[in-house]
Amino acid sequence: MVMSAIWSQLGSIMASVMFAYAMYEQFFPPHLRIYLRKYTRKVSALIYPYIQITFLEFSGERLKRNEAYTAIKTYLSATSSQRARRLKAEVVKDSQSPIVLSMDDNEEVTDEFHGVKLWWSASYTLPKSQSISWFPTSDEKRFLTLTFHKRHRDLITGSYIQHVLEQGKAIAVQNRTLKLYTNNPSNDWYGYKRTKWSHVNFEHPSTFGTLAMDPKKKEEIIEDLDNFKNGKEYYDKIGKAWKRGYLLYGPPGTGKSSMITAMANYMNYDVYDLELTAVKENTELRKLLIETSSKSIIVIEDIDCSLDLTGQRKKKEKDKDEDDGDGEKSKNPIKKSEEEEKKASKVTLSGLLNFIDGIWSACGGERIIIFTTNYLEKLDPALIRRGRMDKHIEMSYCCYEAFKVLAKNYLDVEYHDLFPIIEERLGETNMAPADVAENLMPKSKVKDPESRLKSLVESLEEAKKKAEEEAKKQAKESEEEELAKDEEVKVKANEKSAEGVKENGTIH
Ligand SMILES: Nc1ncnc2c1ncn2[C@@H]1O[C@H](COP(=O)(O)OP(=O)(O)OP(=O)(O)O)[C@@H](O)[C@H]1O
Ligand SMILES: [Mg+2]
Repeated sequence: MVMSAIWSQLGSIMASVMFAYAMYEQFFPPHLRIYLRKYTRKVSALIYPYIQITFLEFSGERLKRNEAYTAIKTYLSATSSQRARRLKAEVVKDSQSPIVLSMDDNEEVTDEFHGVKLWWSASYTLPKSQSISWFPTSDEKRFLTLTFHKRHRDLITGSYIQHVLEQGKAIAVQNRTLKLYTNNPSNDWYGYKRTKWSHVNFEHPSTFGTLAMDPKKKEEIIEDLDNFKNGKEYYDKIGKAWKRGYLLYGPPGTGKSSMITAMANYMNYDVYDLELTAVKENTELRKLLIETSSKSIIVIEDIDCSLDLTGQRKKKEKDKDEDDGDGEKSKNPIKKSEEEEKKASKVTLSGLLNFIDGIWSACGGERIIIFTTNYLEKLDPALIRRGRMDKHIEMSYCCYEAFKVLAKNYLDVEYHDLFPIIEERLGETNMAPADVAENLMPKSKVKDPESRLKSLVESLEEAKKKAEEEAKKQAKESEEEELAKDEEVKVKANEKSAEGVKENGTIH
């Protein structure tokens, strides 16, 4: 009886409230509403001790996505959102996981910071009037609201928000997929769809774990990378731009490109594969550099083939010689091969040096520059001096330690009776890890590990035989050359003595 009376009373109260609200919405003058709202807020602030901060999804004039909103959302997705009852699943571009879960609209989660409890909620508002816009936008205005007690104001506005933003950005970096960029020819830089770099997702499985090389050397490289990653303060202290250059050199198939991908995966950096031959001038090189992001690896593969950098120096010397010989030429700077030069890339050694450690290279920071080459001796010393290419890494032929890594990766074998023979053979001949790996790959006929190891031993023996034959051939050739030279000397000596006899004869 009592219960039904309460319900009926509650019902009539609700009806009156709704009636009052409807009256207010319909008849209360809008300009007075502002005042009413202002005063109700003031009154409620006296009894309601909580502060709210709102983070809008879009801010600014051009509907730019608010970075803080994105960072907070990422932070909440990774931390407290999982505790929400209603979650929203989204496919986020450039993220590693197929879907990202975040809290649904009108849902609230709690977070704690230094023992202080706070609340995050996600909501949206719909605009009352529709407007026509050139920019197609979603009508909903989403925002996140942070609520906390007013006595923690300094802590929250000071350090908590900073903490959330930093964490959110760090998590986003962790979760993103890496990208592999390549430079477009400068003709594509302007007009519709202009871009200097094109990219694809970088999904290469090579890591330091799969890289076959001397473990000590590998450890040293990893340590060097770690020091670089955590070295911002150190670089600031010594007044050096936060970048590091690596020169990878060694014969073909020794893992230089694999090392680059391992580094990118380890550091979680994007890769910019710079094709120097598509760059026409030094200024273009600079523009490309400015457009690279931080936390990236800029790679120039086969630097000795990319440009005739050493040649340009030689050519200059040649020009100088010509100038010395012919005074008129020095007055006339127009050279015969001007047409040819126009077509070719005009990137010079000094342009490249500037690219690596000029003033522009400092902008952005946290960059690694890698050059690879098969022929170290072909490069200009200025290009590879320490400070530009800080660390020179030699990728050499397959040693026993490197073979063990390959055997583990390719065959899942830690030890086999054939290992000592392979160790011996590897010591006797030079075989690139790429060739060793090829022998360990499963083939249609040879499937079990033992046969694959046997095929490797055979290949090693064959390579040894070939090398020996080659050495013999070369020795024979050089012997013949020596003999030919001796013969020439003898003939000349005979000719001279014959001439001497003739001269003596005429005097007599
Ligand atoms: N050290 C290594 N560890 C693991 N795999 C390797 C190694 N070296 C080569 N390989 C294998 O051989 C293939 C070719 O190697 P990679 O392209 O890295 O050689 P490279 O030194 O860059 O050769 P190049 O000088 O011709 O560019 C790789 O795909 C990889 O499978
Ligand atoms: Mg390579």
